[in-house]
Amino acid sequence: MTLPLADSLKGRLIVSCQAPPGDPMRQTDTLVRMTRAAEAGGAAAVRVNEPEVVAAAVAAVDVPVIGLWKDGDTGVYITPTVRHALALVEAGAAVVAADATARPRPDGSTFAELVEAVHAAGALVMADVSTFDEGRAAAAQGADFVGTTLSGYVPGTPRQTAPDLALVADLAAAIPVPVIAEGRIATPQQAAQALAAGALSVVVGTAITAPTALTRAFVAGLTS
Ligand SMILES: CC(=O)N[C@H](C=O)[C@@H](O)[C@H](O)[C@H](O)COP(=O)(O)O
Repeated sequence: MTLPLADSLKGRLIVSCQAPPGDPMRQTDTLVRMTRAAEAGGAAAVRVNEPEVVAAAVAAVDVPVIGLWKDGDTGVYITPTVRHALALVEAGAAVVAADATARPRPDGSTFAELVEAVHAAGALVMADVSTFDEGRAAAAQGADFVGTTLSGYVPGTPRQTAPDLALVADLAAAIPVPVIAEGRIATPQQAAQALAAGALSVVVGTAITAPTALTRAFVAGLTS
């Protein structure tokens, strides 16, 4: 059985509307305007950080809101605990995105417990993984979507500059839940390649919604 939400995302773009701590764009109204711009441009869903922004985005757009809650920047920081996950459901997230890497969670919960709690509260779960084994485990633990979000970002693993399309293809061929390509997708061509590799849907963040990082890249290009 496919979920109605999965049908609405199939072959389409999800825009991640986030800004890092200290960035001038990190303001709820600004982030919500990004979600409205994404919707106006044809995005099938938006992905936003923190309950306050989730609640404001849910009120502002008609497309589904994927919520995450980044807490800290080391270890498990994307929706690290059941408490964070349930706060996102409370704020109206249709899908809760959470770290499903093979690392201990700060509240001692398992990923399966987080999935169970989110499902009981009435929302779906996107598992943010970094490897094939984590993706397979997340699917077995009940995740509704598996995203390649954390590939290249787990300490001790190689940093990458290109999207991990091999991971998208390997997971799409092996697991029974939809795979969402996310991370370093910088061009429409790469987004199309991710779909061709088997992704249900593609998340793009920096290349659309991060003027500070994009400006830095142009500045670096002029001086290198
Ligand atoms: C690793 C991590 O914390 N990723 C975060 C997850 O929500 C965001 O910082 C990324 O911007 C997002 O995944 C989209 O990726 P990109 O910005 O490369 O299109």
